[in-house]
Amino acid sequence: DCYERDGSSYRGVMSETISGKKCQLWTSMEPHAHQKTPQKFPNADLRRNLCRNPDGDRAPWCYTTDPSVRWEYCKIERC
Ligand SMILES: O=S(=O)(Nc1cnn(C2CCNCC2)c1)c1cc(Cl)ccc1F
Repeated sequence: DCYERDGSSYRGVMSETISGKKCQLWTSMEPHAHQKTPQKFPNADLRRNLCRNPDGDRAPWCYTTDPSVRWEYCKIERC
């Protein structure tokens, strides 16, 4: 599927970034410690390791499981 506007309302199940990396769980601090937790952003649907846009960026993104890449946009096209 696709995301509308900035993807802040995207609720699809993509969990892979544009470079093919898997997304880190939003509840995990490994390999990237971070501040975008489900507790702090209860309305952003930060479930499992799904691509989301909790911080008003231009598209859905996620922290990646690659220790050398903190975050990346996801492999979803804009509607
Ligand atoms: O390191 S973080 O926990 N997460 C983080 C870092 N960069 N990003 C980008 C994610 C995509 N949108 C632009 C910021 C998120 C983080 C750092 C700071 Cl200084 C502020 C908020 C925050 F959470």
